[in-house]
Amino acid sequence: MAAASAVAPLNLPWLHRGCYERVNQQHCANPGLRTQLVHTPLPQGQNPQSCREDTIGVPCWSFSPCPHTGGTARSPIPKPAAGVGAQRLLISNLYSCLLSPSGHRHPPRTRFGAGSAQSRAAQRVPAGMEAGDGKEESPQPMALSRFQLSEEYGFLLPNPLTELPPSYSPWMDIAHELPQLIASHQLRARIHQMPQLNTQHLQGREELHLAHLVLSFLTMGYVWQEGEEGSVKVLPRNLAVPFWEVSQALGLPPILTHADFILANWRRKDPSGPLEIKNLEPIISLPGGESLHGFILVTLLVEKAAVPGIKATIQAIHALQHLDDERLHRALQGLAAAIGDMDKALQQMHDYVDPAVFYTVIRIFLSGWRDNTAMPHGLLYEGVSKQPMAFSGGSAAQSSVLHAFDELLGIQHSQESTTFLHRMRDYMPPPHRAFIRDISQAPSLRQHILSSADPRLREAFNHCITALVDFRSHHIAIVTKYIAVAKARARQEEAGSIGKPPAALEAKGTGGSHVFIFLKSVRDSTREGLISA
Ligand code: HEM
Repeated sequence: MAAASAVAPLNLPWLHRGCYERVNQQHCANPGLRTQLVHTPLPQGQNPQSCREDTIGVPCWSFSPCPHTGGTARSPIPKPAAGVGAQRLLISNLYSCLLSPSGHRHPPRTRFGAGSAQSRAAQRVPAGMEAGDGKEESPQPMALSRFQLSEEYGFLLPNPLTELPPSYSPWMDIAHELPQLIASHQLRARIHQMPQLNTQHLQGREELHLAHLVLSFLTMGYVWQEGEEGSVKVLPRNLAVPFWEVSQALGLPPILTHADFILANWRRKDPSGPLEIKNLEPIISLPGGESLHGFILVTLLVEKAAVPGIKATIQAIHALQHLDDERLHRALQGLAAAIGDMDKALQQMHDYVDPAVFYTVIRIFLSGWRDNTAMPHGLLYEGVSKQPMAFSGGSAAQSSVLHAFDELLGIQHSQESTTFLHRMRDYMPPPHRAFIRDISQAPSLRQHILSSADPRLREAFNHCITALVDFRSHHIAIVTKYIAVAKARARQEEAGSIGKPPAALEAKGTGGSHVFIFLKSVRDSTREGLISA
C-alpha cells in the first residue's frame, strides 16, 4: 500500500478496533479521497467483531476530515453511548467525493490529485448526474443530480459499462460463462483457481458498479451452485476480499442487491435502438435462460416507467415548499399516471417469465444468508472477518421507487412491515437512500391536503393512492402465481438437484419476510392512506 506511509491515520479512537483498522487501511489505500462514515450503535451481542453488519441505520452521518483534501466535518462524530458495545460503519469514499447526499458542499474538483481516482471517476460520470463540479450546489433542495438520479433513467444506472479493464478478465471470463459453469457444477472449482485481484485499479463508480455486479453474481453462483442442501459456509478470500472492498467503496452490502441485478445490469442490443424488451439484454446472467432475462428486463421497465413519477415527487415537494397548489395538482396527476404505467410494465412479467423456471431455478440464486435456515450461521467472508456475516437476498423491495412514493404520500405501514422495508433501504446505493430520507423530511403532503379546501387536490392525491393499491394488488397476484402456485406444481413434479425448489424459502420471500402476510399488510396500509371528503 504505497500511499499508507504518507498519510496520517485518522484519529477515530471511539471506533471498534477492527473498524478503526479498516477505515485507516481504506483511507490510505485511496489517497485523495474523503472518507464518509456512517455509524450506528450496535446492540449488545450482535456480531461485535463485524465492522459492516447487515443493517446500517442512518441516525448519524458524519464526514471525517481527510488529510489530503482537508474536508470539514458536517456533524461532530459522537462518542459511543454508555453500554454500546461496538460501532458499525460504512465507508463510502467515492460517493462522498462525487456527491453529497444531504446538503454537504463538495470540494472543488481541483482538490483531487491530477491522476486521482476521483478526478478519473468524475470524468466518467455521465452528463446530468454530475454534482461535484466545484460550484456551489443548486439551491433547489431536491435536484435529481444530488442523489445520482438520472433525468432519463431515474434510479437505473444510465448506459452501464459492460466491460472492466483487461486486468479484471479473470472475473469477467467466469461471469460471462456463469449459467454454464453452474449447470456443469464447475463454478466453485473455477473460482478457487481465480487470482486475488487488486481493486485499486477500478476507476470511477461505473467500474465499481460493474465490479459489484460481477462479484455479486459470482458469489450467488458460488454459494448456491449445489442447491439449498449444498450451500457453503465460507466465501474464499480471492472472491470475498475484492467483493468486500468494492462494496465498501460503493456503500453497498457484499451480496447481490436490486442495484446489481436490475439497475446496473442492462444494455441495448442495438445501441441506437429503443429501450424496449426486444432490444435489451442483461450484462451478466444466472441460470434460468429466457425467463431470467425476462424477470430482469421487466423489472427494469418498471423502474423506467417510474421516472416521471420520481420527477413528479420532486415537483410535488417544491410545490409544497412554495405553497403552489396548481403545480402540486399537476405533480400528483403525473405521479398517478406514472404508477399506472409501472403497473402496465409489471404485467409483462406474465409474458416473459415461466413460473416453474422462476420458482425452481431462478429464485434460489437471489437468496441471502440471513433468516435462511439453509445457512443459519450466515457466510464467512474469508480474509474480511473472523465471524460469519448475515445479509438478506436480492429483492425488488430494495427498489427505491415505492419507498419514495410511500414517503411522499405519507403511507404508514405496520411496525413489522416498516422494520423490514427500512432494512431493505440498507441495500440501496447511499444517494438513493438519502433521496428517500429527504422526502421523509419534507413538509407533509398529507397534512397539506387535509388542511386544504381544494377538492381537486384531494382527488389527485387519492388517485395516487388508488394507483399504488392497484400496483400492489397486481404484484400480490404475481407473487401468488410465481411462488404459491408454482410451489404447489413443483411439489407434484419433484424436479431434481438444481431444479429442486428451496424449501427453506417456501414461506418466506427472498428477503426473508413472510410473503403474503407482509405484502397484504403493505397493500392494505396503502389503502388506508385514502383521504375521505
Ligand atoms: C416474478 C416477479 C416477482 C416476484 C415473485 C416478487 C416477489 C416478491 C416478494 C416475495 C416480496 C416480499 C419481500 C421479499 O421477501 O423480498 C416482494 C416485495 C416487493 N416487490 Fe416483488 N416480486 C416480483 C416482481 C416485482 C417487480 C417487477 C417489482 C417492481 C419493481 C416488485 C416490487 C416489489 C416491492 C416494492 C416489494 C416490497 C413490498 C411493497 O412495497 O409492496 N416486485 N416481491
